[in-house]
Amino acid sequence: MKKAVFVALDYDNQKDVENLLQKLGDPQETYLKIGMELYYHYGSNLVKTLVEQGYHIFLDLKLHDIPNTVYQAAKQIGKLGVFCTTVHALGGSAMIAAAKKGLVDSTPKGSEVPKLLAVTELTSISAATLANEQNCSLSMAEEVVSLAQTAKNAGADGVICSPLEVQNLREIVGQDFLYVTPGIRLSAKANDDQKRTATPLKAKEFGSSAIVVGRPITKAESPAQVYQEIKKEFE
Ligand SMILES: O=C(O)c1cc(=O)[nH]c(=O)n1[C@@H]1O[C@H](COP(=O)(O)O)[C@@H](O)[C@H]1O
Repeated sequence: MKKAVFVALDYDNQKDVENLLQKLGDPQETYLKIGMELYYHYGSNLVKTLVEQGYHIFLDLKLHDIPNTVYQAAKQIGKLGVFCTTVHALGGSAMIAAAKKGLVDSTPKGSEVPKLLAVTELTSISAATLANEQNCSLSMAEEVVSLAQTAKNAGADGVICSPLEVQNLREIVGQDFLYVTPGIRLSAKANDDQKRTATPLKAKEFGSSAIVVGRPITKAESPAQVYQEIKKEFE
């Protein structure tokens, strides 16, 4: 997988999406993430439109349900031509395997099966929240490794984690797995709701396979300029 910068299109309307895309350049070279906000409004039509325009689409719906429900949902996603999609690793190995099977079963012959990424611990979760609210006795690093191992054994192609965990994951879970990292911030002053963050350069040094960037680009005064700077720093 190319060391891509996925722009998280966390907008509530298509006009804002179109305005941004006009500034980002060649669709074939552009990686976009569509999450719940846009998907719940525009559904799969917007996904299909952007795929047809040549964009690489990361459809982030974070499936988390019983295996049969996730299998059926993944079968719908497999038809869309997206580049990758997500489930929550906490759903367990049977659910992750069901998602993978759904994607494989529904992807048209000759097309590439979307990569399945399992979300480990959200980058908005701190070590204190992991301990106090999830009552997890493992450290953040150990918990993320454990979820990543489950995901890999169940057939996922990679995980979503914070850049801070990637070095350790590469050593323990392996190099032959994708480590896609949100929680990217250009300065520690603007963390918003993110708790485990790093700059694009640090993410690159830690070994992230790809990064996901939303507000640092979408809320910038010159989104296209910030996007190009992040790309240069990471790729
Ligand atoms: O699955 C994700 O993409 C995701 C997982 C995670 O642990 N943390 C996380 O921030 N994300 C997504 O990555 C994007 C980050 O957005 P910003 O914080 O605005 O850069 C959002 O669309 C989140 O939904």
